[in-house]
Amino acid sequence: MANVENSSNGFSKSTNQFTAGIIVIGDEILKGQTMDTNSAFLTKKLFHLGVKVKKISVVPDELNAISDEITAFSSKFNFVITSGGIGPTHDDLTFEGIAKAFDEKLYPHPEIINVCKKFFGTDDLKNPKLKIAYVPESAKLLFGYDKISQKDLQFPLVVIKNVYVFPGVPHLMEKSFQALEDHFRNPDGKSFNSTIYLDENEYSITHIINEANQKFGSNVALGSYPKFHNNYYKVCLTLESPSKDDLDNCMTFFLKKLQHCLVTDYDRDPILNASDKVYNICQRIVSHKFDAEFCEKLSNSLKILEKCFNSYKLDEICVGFNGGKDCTALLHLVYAVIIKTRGDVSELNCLYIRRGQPFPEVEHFIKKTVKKYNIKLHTVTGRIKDALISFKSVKPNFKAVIMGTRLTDPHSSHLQDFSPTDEGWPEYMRVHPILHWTYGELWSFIRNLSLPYCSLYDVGYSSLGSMENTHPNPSLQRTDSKGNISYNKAYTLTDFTFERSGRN
Ligand SMILES: Cc1cc2nc3c(=O)[nH]c(=O)nc-3n(C[C@H](O)[C@H](O)[C@H](O)COP(=O)(O)OP(=O)(O)OC[C@H]3O[C@@H](n4cnc5c(N)ncnc54)[C@H](O)[C@@H]3O)c2cc1C
Ligand SMILES: NC(=O)C1=CN([C@@H]2O[C@H](COP(=O)(O)OP(=O)(O)OC[C@H]3O[C@@H](n4cnc5c(N)ncnc54)[C@H](O)[C@@H]3O)[C@@H](O)[C@H]2O)C=CC1
Ligand SMILES: [Co+2]
Ligand SMILES: [K+]
Ligand SMILES: [Mg+2]
Repeated sequence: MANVENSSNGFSKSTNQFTAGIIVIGDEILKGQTMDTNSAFLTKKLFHLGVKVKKISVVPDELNAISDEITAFSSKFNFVITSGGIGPTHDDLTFEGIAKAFDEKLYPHPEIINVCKKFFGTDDLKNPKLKIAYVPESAKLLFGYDKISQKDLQFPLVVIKNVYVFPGVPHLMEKSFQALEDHFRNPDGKSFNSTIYLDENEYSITHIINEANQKFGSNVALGSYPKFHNNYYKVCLTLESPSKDDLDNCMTFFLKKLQHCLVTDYDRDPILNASDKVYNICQRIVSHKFDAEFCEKLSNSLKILEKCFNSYKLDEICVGFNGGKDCTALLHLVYAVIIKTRGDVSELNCLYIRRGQPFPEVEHFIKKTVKKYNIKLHTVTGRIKDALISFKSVKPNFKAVIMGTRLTDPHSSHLQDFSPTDEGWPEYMRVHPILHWTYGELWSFIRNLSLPYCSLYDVGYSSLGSMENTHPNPSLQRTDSKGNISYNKAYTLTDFTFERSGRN
């Protein structure tokens, strides 16, 4: 149970309002040399512990700056959590700052000296390492048990009044916090949360959000977060309340008023548990999204990939990835199969043949995807055949290329699940897991898994080549009453024979 001192000066009275202030200490943060990840970690953890973080501040490694902030925060919040500045070096002034704030002296704490003895093999106070043992007189120590390594933490957490002092090094701070998080848990900090995703811009629904805030705002905290460059939603609404009923009533209000732009079943993180989601997609939503015929095709695609991974070693396989819709779905299938069959994806090799003038949006999407799937991208520039010849000479280990070709692609109607390259082409086994998918099935797969895809498919492009030979698909074009032209999203195309109408 936290030793929350509910003194009269301004603390929140009711215990179920555990509040916290975070003080990040470090010149390196203010100089932009280190990105502050500690406060992001702490706020996430504290939110789930039912603690309301009211303020985060970053202060330099300076005595007065630290002590002023400690004084201000300690009188305002139940918990003050600091990170940084508790090491042995001259710029580690956190304990000095706290001592100054509480008008206390520093002294070498006997238990920390013991820890130093064990850790550094000395308890000689003249040794500069022992600086870390000097803490304010009223300091208490919390010894944590690290559930992950199942060992006691070497270093205790030092607590002075309501100030909890963590090291700056992220993995040390995180380990220490995780071992002691129960001290911060708010027993009645139960809060109920919901998130709504909307495919509408924020301005056109502001009046509805304001109306909800009028009706429910006293007990439901509403957050509205516009999102740009997302394929599925433009606004994310968060609702949070200590009362389930109030939350539900507010949700009902929104579901009614925002029916027209509600995004259902959006998955923020399709990579998480990717293989379960892919292998079970048909059990999960066959009722209204996929027919039995596609489910048959999907299970066949997975079998082709499993056969490919049984026939070749991972470092003999490359995925042809040019940022297009086909290989976006393909890559996710490959990822799901590798996770299922091997447990982890050490490094997925992808080949991108850069030809003509690629769209910047395509290359931006490729870059983003490389990071997300932990891909090793091999980029070769030039016409496809020449690029493959040079790729073969530079990386002779690759034997199979998995491609997102479909039968309706040009010169592809003769292809099989496994088709060696033609005469005169560098020798590869071409693997085509989605050969039989239709344009519509491809998009259903992408959109039902909330897979990110290249933004051009949302502004009228339905098939992507390079800039010189691709433009928006006329069959996706629409003109409004004032004659302004815009385009529907590629997935809305119903007559698939027009898939490549934007290509010349
Ligand atoms: C590895 C490989 C082997 C090939 N072997 C032959 C062959 O033996 N005989 C032949 O006539 N043609 C071959 N081609 C050319 C192929 O038939 C298509 O003309 C070419 O892939 C362009 O496809 P697309 O733009 O029409 O369709 P897309 O749908 O864009 O391509 C289908 C799939 O091919 C892969 N791919 C396409 N272009 C690229 C690229 N620039 N970089 C990386 N991957 C890409 C992707 O996996 C993509 O999903 C090969 C192409 C590749 C990439
Ligand atoms: N493990 C523990 O609980 C304890 C560790 N120590 C000692 O403290 C020393 C390091 O701790 P400090 O001096 O407090 O660290 P620090 O303030 O010197 O910061 C060390 C590094 O951590 C990173 N960092 C700091 N704040 C960050 C933030 N907000 N977000 C992301 N990265 C951040 C920066 O790279 C910074 O250079 C180590 O020598 C350690 O042995 C001392 C007592 C307890
Ligand atoms: Co330090
Ligand atoms: K430092
Ligand atoms: Mg520091």
